[in-house]
Amino acid sequence: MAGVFSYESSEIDWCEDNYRHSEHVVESFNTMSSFIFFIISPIMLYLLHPYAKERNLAIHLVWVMMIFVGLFSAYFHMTLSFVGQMLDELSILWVLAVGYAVWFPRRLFPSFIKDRSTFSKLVLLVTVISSVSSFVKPTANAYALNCFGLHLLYTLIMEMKCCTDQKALRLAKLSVALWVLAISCWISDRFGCSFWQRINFCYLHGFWHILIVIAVAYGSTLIAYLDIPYSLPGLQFWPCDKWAVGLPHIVLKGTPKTEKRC
Ligand SMILES: CCCCCCCC/C=C\CCCCCCCC(=O)N[C@@H](CO)[C@H](O)/C=C/CCCCCCCCCCCCC
Ligand SMILES: [Ca+2]
Ligand SMILES: [Zn+2]
Repeated sequence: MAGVFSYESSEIDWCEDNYRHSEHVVESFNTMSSFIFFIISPIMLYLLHPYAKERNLAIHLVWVMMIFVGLFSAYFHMTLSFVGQMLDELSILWVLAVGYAVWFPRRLFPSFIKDRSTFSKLVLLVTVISSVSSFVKPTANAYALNCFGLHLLYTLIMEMKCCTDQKALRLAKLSVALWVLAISCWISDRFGCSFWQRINFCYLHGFWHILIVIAVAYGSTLIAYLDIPYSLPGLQFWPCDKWAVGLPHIVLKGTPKTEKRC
């Protein structure tokens, strides 16, 4: 039993050299880069607060849980233990589940589902079953999670197809570009390690952590922008709107309306 907590008990080992900077931390850069979750998540909780107050405070769960994703990710890379791997992967699965439950477009619900509460119960059931099955073949979990990521992307592209709002389209393109860059780093670290070791640059998994958290920040603001029932929501960048760099957020302006943006 103690074996599952022990260092390097996970079957996964990322490209970064082990114990390069400390005898207590297996992968230093991957561990340090997980701290980006602790920086971005509170900022996103703050930036999304006006929208969550308007819609549903449960929306905050996504970014609260992202703090735990960062915590478990840091623990996993620090130890490369089996428990660390499972905590890292299960926390991602549950944050995806909350995202689907609160944001998945109503018109894409399966036909036998009438309301969001029934849909959320279905998501809960699928997540519990997936959590149990994740112990059957732990090495396959990360690929299964990326499939959920792909489905999310497909849903987003379908939603944007009939959208003419230029601000929303720009944000969607940026989110997808960040996701493509992030997943390229993840795949390259997984399958191209010998090349990266030859040129002594084994940090791509750490870059994945940074890029994916920013992609989720852009993606969740886009969903909020499309979802908010206001006639003229503004889209600004924090901390500097003039340069259009930083984290995007919506500014509630205009009159409340019932219809969606796109
Ligand atoms: C309509 C639904 C809305 C859903 C909202 C989105 C909720 C956030 C979802 C995922 C959070 C991503 C967390 C990143 C994990 C970092 C930890 C990590 O690196 N773990 C690895 C091991 O260290 C592990 O191998 C990673 C496995 C792959 C995880 C794939 C997650 C899917 C990400 C989907 C992101 C969509 C971005 C949207 C932009 C268009
Ligand atoms: Ca390693
Ligand atoms: Zn990681």
